[in-house]
Amino acid sequence: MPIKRLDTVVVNTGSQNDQHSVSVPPVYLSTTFKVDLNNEDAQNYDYSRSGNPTRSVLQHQIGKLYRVPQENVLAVSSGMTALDVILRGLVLLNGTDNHTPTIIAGDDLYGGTQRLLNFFKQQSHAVSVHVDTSDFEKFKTVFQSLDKVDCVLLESPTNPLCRVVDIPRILRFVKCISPDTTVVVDNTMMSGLNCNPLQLNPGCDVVYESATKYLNGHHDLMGGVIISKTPEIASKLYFVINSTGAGLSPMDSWLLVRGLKTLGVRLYQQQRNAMILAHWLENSCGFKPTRTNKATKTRFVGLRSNPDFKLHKSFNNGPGAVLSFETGSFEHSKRLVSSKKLSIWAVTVSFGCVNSLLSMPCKMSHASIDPELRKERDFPEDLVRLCCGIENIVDLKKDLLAAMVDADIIEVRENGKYLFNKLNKNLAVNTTIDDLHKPLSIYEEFYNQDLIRKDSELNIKSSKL
Ligand SMILES: Cc1ncc(COP(=O)(O)O)c(C=O)c1O
Ligand SMILES: N[C@@H](CCSC[C@H](N)C(=O)O)C(=O)O
Repeated sequence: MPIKRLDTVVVNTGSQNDQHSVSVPPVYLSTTFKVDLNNEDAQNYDYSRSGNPTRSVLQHQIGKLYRVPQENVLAVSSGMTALDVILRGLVLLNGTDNHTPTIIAGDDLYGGTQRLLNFFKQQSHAVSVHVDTSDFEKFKTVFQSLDKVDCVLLESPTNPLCRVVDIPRILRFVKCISPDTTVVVDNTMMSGLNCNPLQLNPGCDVVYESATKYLNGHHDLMGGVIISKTPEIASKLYFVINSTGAGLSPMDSWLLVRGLKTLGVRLYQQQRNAMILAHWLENSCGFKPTRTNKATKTRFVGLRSNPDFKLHKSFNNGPGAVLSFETGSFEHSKRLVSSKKLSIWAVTVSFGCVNSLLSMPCKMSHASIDPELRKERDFPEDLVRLCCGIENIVDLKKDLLAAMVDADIIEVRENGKYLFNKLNKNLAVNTTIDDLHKPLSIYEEFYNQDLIRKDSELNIKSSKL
């Protein structure tokens, strides 16, 4: 049978072996399952903390997305729970009297990830060393300076600065000199549709995603998925989940199976919107460095002007839908995000939703990072993050433009012919409000790639639901 594309397999939930031949898998809310002591081997479930049929359907679907058997997939109650389970199950146990578990992680991290790593550090369970993982030479130097590295935690593009980490190169380096180091990838910014770090050569050991974002896409559940390279790794993680009760609830599992079905179309439209917006912000709104003002910038991996455009494209199938830009002024960014003219862009944290979201990371998603640490890391406090949804791009642009005018950042001249960036003293022709073709042709290039890579090298076992 020909291998099906990823956006097809997530739609199809297969035959449910159900007495009524249902088209949609049911929700099994039961916490207990009757036990037959004469036939214990046939018993798949006894208690929902340990396993639940609806959670199994979800794990099967995620297995198809990452091209691994269902046994390698675990669904948990949030993205942060996923990281917690991974660190407890694979890293913290390595501590001895003579060794403190050591993690290398990036220096542009989601605030909650930083907070969890700090927590483990305070508990003396593990130390985290932070380095700009998008700079391979810096990463290599730090790695080689440490006695033993238990875990490398990678994320690309980074949230919210959109820096590209050369995951394939780091994997080649780490697995060559230290095969026992566990390499974990937080794939939330890309989702399994855009990137599969398990299939790189060599692949990583574990991938996790906050399913709260793209996988579900509707901001009506919290969830996390953990996908392991081998069933042995998965079984260590399962032990933690069963011991602590971190597994995803049946109702949320069911909602996530449903949300996942539209991942392909949602992501396609969200990325298209992000591509167009990023070009418009850079070229028509003047959010790019000028000779006199270097403080403004549009950050997006789908921009050709991004020096890592090619690198990102070399191991991802799309640019994602998160972009950020610096206005050059904290006060003006705050005015923009507080503008009452915003009627489509919702000022909320998170991303990956069908609705478009606008935020100021230093005040919102990344507020849990100590301001001193943000300063040390040159975190731009004026950064505005845009997480594109599926709305019509013309409406999205108009809504944002109204707020930028209200915030005194942009002045519309000659009846919309020119947009003048007042902070950057940059006058640009407003060419792209209706002209969608240029960015789209670049966007299509991403999608000319085959979404399925190296499938022939994988041993995809058929797994039971
Ligand atoms: C990149 C990234 N990883 C992990 C998480 C944590 O996921 P959750 O909120 O589902 O716990 C988030 C955001 O919350 C995130 O942005
Ligand atoms: N108050 C929350 C903030 C969640 S941020 C969610 C998401 N990862 C994002 O980047 O927007 C917290 O304390 O974690």
